[in-house]
Amino acid sequence: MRELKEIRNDLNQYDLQILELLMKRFSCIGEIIEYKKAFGLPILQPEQEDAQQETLIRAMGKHGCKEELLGIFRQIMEESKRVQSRNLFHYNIALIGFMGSGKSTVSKCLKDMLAMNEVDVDTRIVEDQKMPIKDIFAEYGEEYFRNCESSAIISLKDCRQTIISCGGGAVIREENVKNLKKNSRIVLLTASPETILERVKDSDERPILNGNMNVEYIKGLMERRAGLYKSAADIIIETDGKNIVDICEELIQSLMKLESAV
Ligand SMILES: Nc1ncnc2c1ncn2[C@@H]1O[C@H](COP(=O)(O)OP(=O)(O)OP(=O)(O)O)[C@@H](O)[C@H]1O
Ligand SMILES: O=C(O)C1=C[C@@H](O)[C@@H](O)[C@H](O)C1
Ligand SMILES: [Mg+2]
Repeated sequence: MRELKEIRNDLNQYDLQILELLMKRFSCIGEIIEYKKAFGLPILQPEQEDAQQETLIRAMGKHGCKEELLGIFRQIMEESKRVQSRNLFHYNIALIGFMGSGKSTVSKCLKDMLAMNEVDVDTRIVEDQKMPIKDIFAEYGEEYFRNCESSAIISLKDCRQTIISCGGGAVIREENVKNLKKNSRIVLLTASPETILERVKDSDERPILNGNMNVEYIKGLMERRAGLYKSAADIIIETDGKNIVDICEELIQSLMKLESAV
């Protein structure tokens, strides 16, 4: 039997080799981003991830620690995505837009695709106040809710690498937009009043729409807010008839174009 010291020495050597390879792997990520940018290829290629995983599973054969090894590689992929996102975006991505434009849904998808952090401002308010938004409106009124919203946005000032999903009315107060702009690019999601109605009609969680669940009201409020949304936005993504993954990819491409134009 080998001496413990000798075996531990081997382990240390293997760790150093793994570290060296991981550092090489991370530097490939930078090269891949440059290549994708140069040839206008999509940044997110889930099919590529699946193919990589298949190759690894085949190479593992019948190894006794297959699950654990796969877990390590999943983590490597996740961290690689984080490196890629840091490379691409040195700011937060704040999503604004009318109720039902898809901010919360797109934000969660972006978080997974880019391995970034995520904060949903409405959810943060609900957690802080320990009651649903419609109860906050009913008990304390809209002004109180807007104060909670402004405080929640201020509390994000030290967030980095974060997708921020705002409430639909965040742009009403100029100070909110100013605070978001300090460390975020602002992305406006849009959809037609008909699409919005279709998406939100079965929910009673949006007090502004309760009792006003019709195209005319949505269209009117959308028009009254349109100037605020547009003037706050760095980029605009139309979402009608598009699926969430396509919206996320379009959003990433538009942000990259914006960066290369600055
Ligand atoms: N592109 C889309 N295609 C189909 N359904 C969508 C799309 N985007 C969002 N939805 C659906 O619309 C509903 C509202 O979406 P979501 O909650 O993300 O909107 P929101 O912009 O966050 O609204 P709010 O301002 O009220 O927070 C959800 O049921 C969601 O699944
Ligand atoms: O557009 C709005 O005014 C609102 C949108 C939701 O996200 C919530 O923030 C709340 O229901 C108010
Ligand atoms: Mg939302």
